[in-house]
Amino acid sequence: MAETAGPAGEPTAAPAAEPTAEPAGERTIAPDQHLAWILARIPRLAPAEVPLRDAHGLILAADVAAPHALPLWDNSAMDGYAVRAADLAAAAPGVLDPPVSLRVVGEVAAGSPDDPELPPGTAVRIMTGAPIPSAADTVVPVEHTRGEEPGDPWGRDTVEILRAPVRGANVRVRGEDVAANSILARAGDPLGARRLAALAAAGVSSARVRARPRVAVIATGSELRGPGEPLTRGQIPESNSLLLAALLAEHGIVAESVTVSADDAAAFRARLAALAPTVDVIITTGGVGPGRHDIARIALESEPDVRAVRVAVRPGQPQCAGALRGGAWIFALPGNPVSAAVSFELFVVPALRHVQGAHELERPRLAATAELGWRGVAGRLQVLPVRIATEAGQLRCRPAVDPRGVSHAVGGHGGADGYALVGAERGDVAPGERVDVILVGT
Ligand SMILES: Nc1nc2c(c(=O)[nH]1)N[C@H]1C(S)=C(S)[C@@H](COP(=O)(O)OP(=O)(O)OC[C@H]3O[C@@H](n4cnc5c(N)ncnc54)[C@H](O)[C@@H]3O)O[C@H]1N2
Ligand code: MOO
Repeated sequence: MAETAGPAGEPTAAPAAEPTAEPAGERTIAPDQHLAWILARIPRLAPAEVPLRDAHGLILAADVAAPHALPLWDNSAMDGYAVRAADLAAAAPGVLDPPVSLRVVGEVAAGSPDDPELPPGTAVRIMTGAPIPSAADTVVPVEHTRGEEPGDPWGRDTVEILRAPVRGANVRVRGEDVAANSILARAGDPLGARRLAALAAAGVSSARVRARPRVAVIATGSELRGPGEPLTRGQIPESNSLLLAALLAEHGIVAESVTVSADDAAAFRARLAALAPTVDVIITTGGVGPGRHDIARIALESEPDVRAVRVAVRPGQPQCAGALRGGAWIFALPGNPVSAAVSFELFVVPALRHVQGAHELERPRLAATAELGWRGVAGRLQVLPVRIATEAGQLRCRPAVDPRGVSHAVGGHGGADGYALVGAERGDVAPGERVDVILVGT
């Protein structure tokens, strides 16, 4: 039998068991089915043309062709001398003994439009990034030359070439990186720093992108108190609103509003009605269980296009999702903090990417070796917060929380930098086995 582990990998006393009751009449659906249901319904946001400087983190809504080649023209990769290789052809590439003396007939710096003549037996001083004179084909770095004056590496009227480069050396050829009019990025690609720079370098100044979703967060629960507020029996510090606002920020979204409300179904309904026309997505936590005060589920019962489900995932089983009549899409996530975080990762992240038109909806799954074994969850996808380490370039993981009591373990979850995904059919994980992980700690 697999060794089971607590947060630090030590066996622990059993925590309060995870609830397993199935409320009568509610269907349990696979996580993939729940996500597919959402993705089939949640609308994509409208595209708009945006200057590149405002486009970081947005998703392209159309392919982008390079207006011009990269490099834009043949240019020098080194500070040195533009030469004709034929002038140095007496010797094979390598040390020139004796050195070849060339007359210096000009200089081009980066940004210079000059195209100096280069008669046979001459050289032009050239700086990195400057266009290669039309008559030259090779650049000799200044380190491989000698000027007239000791102490000055640069020749004034003549230069001695000490080493012969191969023809074409140190020339960055027009179009060798990107051909003019070729597709540089595709609809659905995210505009990260590298892609933005590529577009800018190729002469693109604006891009057609999908808008960032406007998102509101509501944490519900009469037991919740704000930061620093005194706590009486039964009350706890509220943490889900900070969690969700920060998770959104990790995905480039600044929440439009973040509020905490008591368990009051009428007030919750009124808050949704006020928000729905002003935002694209509302994320709530708490009140989705079968409890008498589970006001999110109760308030959403009157919404025809919102459905309450139990997802075959642990943690994160009870959820509501759908389109509100007032306009916005709602994700009503469970109140347990780890359940909320896992639900955000499994369902909200792909949905937020989808509405922005991304083609990659989920984070990549990487294989890691389980340092310790742990119990699986029969018939459900187990999403276990783990600590990730690398050893000899290989990923290793160990539980960050006690696998027997994950959904409320907000403390151990704080030290997790990944989620291990153990399929519903797999069962227990033995020490040394490979499991899929997604990296979430940024
Ligand atoms: N009889 C049953 N009880 C429960 C079931 C069930 O199937 N039958 N399911 C359990 C599971 S699984 C989950 S998950 C939770 C879902 O609960 P709710 O969404 O109704 O969440 P709450 O009851 O409001 O809160 C649960 C837990 O989390 C704490 N919490 C809530 N919000 C916050 C917040 N913003 N910051 C910090 N902590 C928060 C809250 O105090 C509770 O301890 O239901 C189980 N019960
Ligand atoms: O398992 Mo709940 O579904 O504790 O999050």
